[in-house]
Parts: sequence; C-alpha cells; structure tokens
Amino acid sequence: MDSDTPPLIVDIDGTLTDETRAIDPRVMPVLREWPARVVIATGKAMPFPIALCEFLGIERTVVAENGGVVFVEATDELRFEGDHEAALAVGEAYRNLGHDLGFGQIDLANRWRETELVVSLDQPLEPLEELAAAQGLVVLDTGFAYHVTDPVVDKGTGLEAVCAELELEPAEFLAVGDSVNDAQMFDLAGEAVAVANADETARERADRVTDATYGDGFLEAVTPYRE
Ligand SMILES: O=C(O)COP(=O)(O)O
Ligand SMILES: [Mg+2]
Repeated sequence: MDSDTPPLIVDIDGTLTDETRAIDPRVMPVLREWPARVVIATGKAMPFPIALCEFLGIERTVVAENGGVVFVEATDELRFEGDHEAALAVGEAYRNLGHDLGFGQIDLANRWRETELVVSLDQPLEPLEELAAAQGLVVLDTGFAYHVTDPVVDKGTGLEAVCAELELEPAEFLAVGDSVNDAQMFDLAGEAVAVANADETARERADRVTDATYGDGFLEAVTPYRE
C-alpha cells in the first residue's frame, strides 16, 4: 500500500455519477486502483454499494442507508442501527394521509431498505417532516430523495464503525461527497472535499470545493493523490 495515499470514503449519487445518476465510467479505474482502503458511503440501500464494489473488483466496505447499515467484508461485520419500525410507520401514516412514496408500484428505492425509508422529491415534504418528527426521526433531502432517517446514525457514525473494524482513524481519510448526508463524514475525515454541484451544507462542511461538478469533481478531488 502506498503510504502517501489516504484511505478514501466516497459518496455515490452526485459524486461518482453525472446529473442523471449514471456512474461516470472514468471514476472506475480510480477506485479500482486506489492504493489504500476505499469505503463506499451512500444513502442508497446496501445492494447498490455492494454491487458497485463487486463490479469494480474491490473489497466490499460499505456504509449504506446513511449509516444505518455498515458492512466490512474484511472482518465479516454487518451492523444495523436505527429504528426501521418507526420509519415504516412514517411511511404508512404518510400514505394514510393520501400521499404516496412516489416510486411506483414496484418500489426499488425501498425494497431492500433495512433501516430507513425514502420518499420521492416530487412528494410533499411538510407532512413527511411532521410525521418523522413525531417518531423521533429526521428527513434528509439529498437532492435525490427524501430520507426518513434515525438521527442516531449518519455517514460519520458509519465511518467510525468501519474504522473500529479496520484499525483506522477517521482523520486518516479523504472524504468526497455532495450533500447534507455527507456532512458528518466530512467533519470526521482528515480532508473533506465537496464537488462543485454540492449543496450548501456540504460546501460549508468541506475543506475544499472543486471547480468541476459530478464525476469531474471527484476526479479533481483526488488529483493531488494521483500525481
Ligand atoms: O440515495 C440518495 O438519495 C443519495 O445517495 P448518495 O448518498 O449516494 O448520494
Ligand atoms: Mg450524494
């Protein structure tokens, strides 16, 4: 392992993708060849980052559902945290008010979710926030979905859990992301980089903001470590 290259924790949507959520193919060799640990940290359910790691051919080290799910292949660790029952109750109450989660009959956004619930951005936010608060949960707008999440977890607690397994320190990491759900991992990482399309929270909590957006922003963020 190259001792000059930090371990990397990286978000998916908005960071490794273009604006349509398609992976920018140019990020793939960077992740595959990164000489230190790579952690994929996402709001998506676990199958998505697991599949990304598998298809990249890298070890599966994953923070999913905004910290609700942590998987570390190297130590056989799978951890769930957060009140899934409460999140499901929010979804039911939201539907009872006549609203919809917004992902259609076959809801692939929630199908494999084990700790939180997501609602499409085209659905009303206010009633969702009220119902979430009544259950002690929060709503995160990642720019891609509303996540009804237990505030006991976030990508920062996920990073800490990964580090505890792998005898690493969060401060050793380079973190790259684009939204409010990346803020806590930004706070813990040694260096936090927001891509130019990042929301205000991510930009404020980052150490630097790239000039370029999306996958180009990620490539810019890691450039100092690839020369
Ligand atoms: O699924 C989302 O809403 C956001 O996913 P991300 O954390 O990978 O950007
Ligand atoms: Mg993102």
